[in-house]
Amino acid sequence: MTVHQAIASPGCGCDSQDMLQSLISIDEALARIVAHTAPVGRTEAVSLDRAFGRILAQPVRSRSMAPAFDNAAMDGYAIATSALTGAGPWVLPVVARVPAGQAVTIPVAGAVAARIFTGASIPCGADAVVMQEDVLRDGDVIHLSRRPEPGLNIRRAGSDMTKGATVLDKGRKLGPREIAACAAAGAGILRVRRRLRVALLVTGDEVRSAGGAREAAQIWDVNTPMLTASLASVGVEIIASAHGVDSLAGLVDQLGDMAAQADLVITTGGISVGEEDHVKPTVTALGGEVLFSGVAIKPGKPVSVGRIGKAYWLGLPGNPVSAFVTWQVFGMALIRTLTGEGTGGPTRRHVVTASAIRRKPGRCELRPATLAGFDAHGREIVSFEDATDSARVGLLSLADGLMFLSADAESLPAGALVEFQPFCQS
Ligand SMILES: Nc1nc2c(c(=O)[nH]1)N[C@H]1C(S)=C(S)[C@@H](COP(=O)(O)OP(=O)(O)OC[C@H]3O[C@@H](n4cnc5c(N)ncnc54)[C@H](O)[C@@H]3O)O[C@H]1N2
Ligand code: MOO
Repeated sequence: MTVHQAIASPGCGCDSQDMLQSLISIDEALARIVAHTAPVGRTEAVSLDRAFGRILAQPVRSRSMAPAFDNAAMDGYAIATSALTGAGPWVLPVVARVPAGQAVTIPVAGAVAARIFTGASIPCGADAVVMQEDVLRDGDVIHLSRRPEPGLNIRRAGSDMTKGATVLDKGRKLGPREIAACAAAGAGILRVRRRLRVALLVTGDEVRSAGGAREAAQIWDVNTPMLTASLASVGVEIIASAHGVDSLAGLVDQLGDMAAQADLVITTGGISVGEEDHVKPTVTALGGEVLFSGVAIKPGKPVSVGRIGKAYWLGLPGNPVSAFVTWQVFGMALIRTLTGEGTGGPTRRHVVTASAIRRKPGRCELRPATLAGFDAHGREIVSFEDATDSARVGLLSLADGLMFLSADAESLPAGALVEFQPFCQS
């Protein structure tokens, strides 16, 4: 019989029933983001070579068929199969030479062949291309011993895209594959959403630039570099980045200025309940609206979302792991909605746990986890630390994503099915 020991409470009180009752669930928080945010309306035209990472504001339609003309899929000989009478072998004079990019004028009429190269336009009259490896070339003739099927090695006009067909829907993010589709469709100029303008305010009097001079009780700033990289990877424009002071008056000025210019202001730190935590009072002082503040998760419980004037506000906790985790779940949901890329957070999938888990129930845990191969049923396995520590940044770089452990899960066996959200790096 397995005997489970009681899980000791850390005794900080932040998981008390009273505290938990004032928190909302992840699903409720994501639903509020979806219900209260809309894509930033402005759009602009960009050339295809500058479109990487942008979000389409209009569908892309093919300007012509792709391929635009029937063409050869192999280097070989274009022939007319109907001209191959009898049982063969056949001897066909080579009457033309058709490289790619050259318009063909000489038809393949009757029992003749045209030398042809991959991508070249199929001459009139030809209905198959025989690979050069399958014929014997002898001076100006070829010897063909097997009858090819009509259509062999011919890429038909329009077989990839028909003229006017929707190649990409609006809202698609343009990565290399989408850009390839645009190029094939002849879309040289694209209408995309204006880049989201984001301002970053990292608070904390103890925080100093990473690697720079610091005194006792001061720490290096992890959140600015971490979030700058995160924002760069989602293709937004960082219009301002500053170190916030730990005072209400100072923050009112800083946050007010940022909110006047940005679509989204992200703060870190100063969001908890201590009297040094001035961010929420600042939002209130600026006449802002709080959509939610406090989610029943670990780490990242104090995460908050609201509005200050026209700008959205994402308040991330100061602890770097909490900030990263809540950025991945709620920040990405905001970015997706504001850019029009989608609604709600990034997709999750199911994976199985590499080892058993014992934990304190109460808050849904978002534990960094590492993909560690597949089990006998082909399911992905994740490995993880024994607990989530919101200050242990060193472990983050080893993880591939977040494992979602439900609020009431106290013990899970090895091989338990859990939700997993891969980290968004791009
Ligand atoms: N009495 C309570 N105290 C705390 C509670 C609570 O419910 N009751 N919640 C805890 C939880 S959970 C979290 S998370 C933190 C969040 O606090 P804040 O968002 O106000 O963050 P700070 O207090 O400003 O900082 C927390 C921690 O992170 C360090 N930090 C801050 N900024 C940076 C940075 N840019 N780079 C690296 N490290 C940073 C900071 O020094 C603190 O150690 O509140 C708990 N407290
Ligand atoms: O929610 Mo806090 O992020 O537990 O440290």
